[in-house]
Amino acid sequence: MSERIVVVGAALVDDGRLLAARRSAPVELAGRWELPGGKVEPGETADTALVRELREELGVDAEAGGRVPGEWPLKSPYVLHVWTARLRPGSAAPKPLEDHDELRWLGPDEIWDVDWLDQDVPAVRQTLAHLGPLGGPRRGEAPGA
Ligand SMILES: Nc1nc2c([nH]c(=O)n2[C@H]2C[C@H](O)[C@@H](COP(=O)(O)OP(=O)(O)OP(=O)(O)O)O2)c(=O)[nH]1
Repeated sequence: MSERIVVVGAALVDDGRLLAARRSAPVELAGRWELPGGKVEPGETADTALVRELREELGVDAEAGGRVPGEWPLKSPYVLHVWTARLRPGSAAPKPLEDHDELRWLGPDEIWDVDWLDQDVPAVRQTLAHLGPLGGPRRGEAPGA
């Protein structure tokens, strides 16, 4: 049976907006948008991998929240898992340091304005369903209500 390797993608939410990152490589993925993240290394937990990848790729100090239920197949042997994440207080703003050439914070009405990788579309859809209105309480609804 072939081994599968988990790629963790971050649903990094700040101020009610979701961060999308445009890949600069490899050529077959360049120009398409994804959730920043990367491969979980052997012996590493998914949340540790996520924090490491966000530091390397974006230069931010982030913390993982919880996993979005689901798993999406990528090019074999990779599968995509998504975790919610947020910036820790005092974190730098994200910059496209590695693997990406542009970043966008997408508000609720802008989520589908970018050309997500095909395989990310169901993952982003599920992430939005999981988060509700981008991580915050519904308008007019008390937190925790
Ligand atoms: N990070 C990330 N990778 C994705 C997504 N969707 C998708 O197909 N991929 C693919 C692109 C890559 O083939 C693979 C993850 O590669 P990566 O380049 O982000 O991971 P990495 O930083 O650990 O890679 P490496 O350069 O160290 O080998 O998964 C996504 O939403 N986020």
